Amino acid sequence: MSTGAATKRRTAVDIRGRKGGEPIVSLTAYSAVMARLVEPHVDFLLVGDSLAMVEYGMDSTLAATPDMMIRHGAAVVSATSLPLVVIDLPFGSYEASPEQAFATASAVMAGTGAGAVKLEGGQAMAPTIRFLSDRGIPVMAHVGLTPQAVNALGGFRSQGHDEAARRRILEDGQAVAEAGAFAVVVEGVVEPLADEITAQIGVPTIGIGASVSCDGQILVLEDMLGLTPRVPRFVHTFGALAGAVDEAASAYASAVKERRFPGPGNVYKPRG
Ligand SMILES: Nc1nc(=O)c2c([nH]1)NC[C@@H]1CN(c3ccc(C(=O)N[C@@H](CCC(=O)O)C(=O)O)cc3)CN21
Ligand SMILES: CC(C)C(=O)C(=O)O
Ligand SMILES: [Mg+2]
Repeated sequence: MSTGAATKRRTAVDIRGRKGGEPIVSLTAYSAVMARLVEPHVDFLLVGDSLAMVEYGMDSTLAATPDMMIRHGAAVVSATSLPLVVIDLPFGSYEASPEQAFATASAVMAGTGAGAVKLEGGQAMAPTIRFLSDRGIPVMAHVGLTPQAVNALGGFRSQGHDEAARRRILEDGQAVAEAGAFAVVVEGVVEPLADEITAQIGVPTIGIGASVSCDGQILVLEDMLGLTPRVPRFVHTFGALAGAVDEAASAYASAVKERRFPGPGNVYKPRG
């Protein structure tokens, strides 16, 4: 146990306490190298199942597995000391029953050292959120555009365009908050609906393609850095790293071809 450290890692309880306060800052992270770079700037890091798309090149999140989440989650936890780390429960690993969810979530928590899990779904997942919360597992919920339901939603489409959908998604937010979720990701919904959920529930909302009134915001790190080739309209790119990577790779290729690399300082001379 650390003593006398100036800071300690944020917890789900800290995030829960930020309702209505200074906006909560969060990003995704899947690797040690990236998590280390961004940790000074965020309250929590999400090891998202979006890694299936961003890191594994798949066209949806559906093929992410608990083993993938545990390996990437352990890397992010070991590389960081400040933010809460939240791990997505992947498609098919929790929906069947509260007991299935507990088995997966407990394996993810034990295998990574993370402080919370996230799962997708509203009213249907409320009993599961209650079951995990009552057994010591902090749960972040995720409503609105839930990517694991891409086939049921007919694509990655913004949600809440008619009154019935707006009412259902508001009830989803209320149900997961009442079931004990410590925060709720609100993704890809019309702005007034995100405003209303934020006003109506007692735990922080974390927006992505939602509203500036949410209690916090999250983006996929590689999208925000300008590394991903195509990004949803709700993304703002705060960096242009794809160009920087291209320039560095091009400079390296030229140096190799022209035998300027390795230089005198990059080779080992015999000592004797
Ligand atoms: N790199 C990445 N960024 C994300 O934000 C993200 C993922 N991957 N994977 C998991 C989900 C999928 N998400 C997505 C993916 C695509 C759109 C998209 O293309 N939306 C269109 C149409 C919106 C509409 O018709 O309502 C857009 O133009 O924004 C949105 C969300 C958000 N999540
Ligand atoms: C976009 C965020 C909220 C997510 O669930 C993910 O990255 O998987
Ligand atoms: Mg996800």
